[in-house]
Amino acid sequence: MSQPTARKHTALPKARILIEALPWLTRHHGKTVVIKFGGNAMVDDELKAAFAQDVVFLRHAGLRPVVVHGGGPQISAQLDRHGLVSEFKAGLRVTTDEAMDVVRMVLAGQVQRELVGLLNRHGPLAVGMTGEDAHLMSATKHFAEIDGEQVDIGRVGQITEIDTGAVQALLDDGRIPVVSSIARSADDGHVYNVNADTAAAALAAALGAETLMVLTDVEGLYADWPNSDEVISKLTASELEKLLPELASGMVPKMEGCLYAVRNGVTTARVIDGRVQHSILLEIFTDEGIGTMVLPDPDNKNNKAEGADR
Ligand SMILES: Nc1ncnc2c1ncn2[C@@H]1O[C@H](COP(=O)(O)OP(=O)(O)O)[C@@H](O)[C@H]1O
Ligand SMILES: CC(=O)N[C@@H](CCC(=O)OP(=O)(O)O)C(=O)O
Repeated sequence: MSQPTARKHTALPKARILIEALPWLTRHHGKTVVIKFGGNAMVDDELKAAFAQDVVFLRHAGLRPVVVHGGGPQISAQLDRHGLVSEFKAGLRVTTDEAMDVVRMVLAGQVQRELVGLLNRHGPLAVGMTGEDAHLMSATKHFAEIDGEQVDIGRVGQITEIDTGAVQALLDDGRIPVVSSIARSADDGHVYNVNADTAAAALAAALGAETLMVLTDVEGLYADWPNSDEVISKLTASELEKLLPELASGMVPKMEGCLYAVRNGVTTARVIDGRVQHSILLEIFTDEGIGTMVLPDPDNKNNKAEGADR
């Protein structure tokens, strides 16, 4: 006779989790979420499979997820196999013509294929593309600014234009676009290596996404890195702008991207720990949230577009 009561008690926490998700499910329904999956967050097969489950969950919960992936460590490993060195200037890979072939091969032929495969274990959902496809991303050659000087870092591109047509059509068709951060220049016809954080932020803004979510290998933005591991849980665009000059390495394009996104119509940009299994679901569907959240300025004074309540 005690069986039904015991079952009731064990089922309750599960029901609570689902109920906690209800307002978030309502709020995010139909909204576009751009998720940047960093190469450093692709730690092991289990985590990658959990990432795919989360993205498919979002899609079945009525959101419109778009994945932009990185692959920095994977590119460095492949360059190494080819006897080519990896050098970074101002956080960006110095990309020779020879290295560009490797970058394209690793991002579009290896990392993107793996993610598409993992997502499609759950159904015919994911479609891979690079910025070259359907003119998704056009770029021009980018020069790094170091100590006030413009430095040539090879085939590194900055995005000049985004044509969201193909991505919107895929989303309307219920698919999950998986985008590699490579773009072609209409001027010189070359393909360029674009930092994946920058590409994700630009795409989120162009799509009018509600959320940009950046998965990386730290808990969020640390206030005083590397001296302390205190995570800044929330900050406005203006607060972030003041912090930018103090940031180092990989965090620079990430936080610049978050700033760009919230200043260009994205409601929130979040940096979360991709090493935590199901971090996407925890961030989107629970009350606590994890990581760092960047919000537009309350009065929208520096924002190009209204960011709130979209
Ligand atoms: N203030 C900061 N807070 C957190 N991480 C920081 C900070 N400044 C620099 N970093 C570094 O940035 C790294 C994340 O960037 P990156 O290595 O490019 O990751 P990803 O491959 O996910 O894009 C962290 O592992 C950390 O070493
Ligand atoms: C220009 C530039 O630096 N491009 C990056 C593109 C991949 C990337 O951004 O990957 P993560 O997000 O894993 O760092 C690179 O070549 O490493």
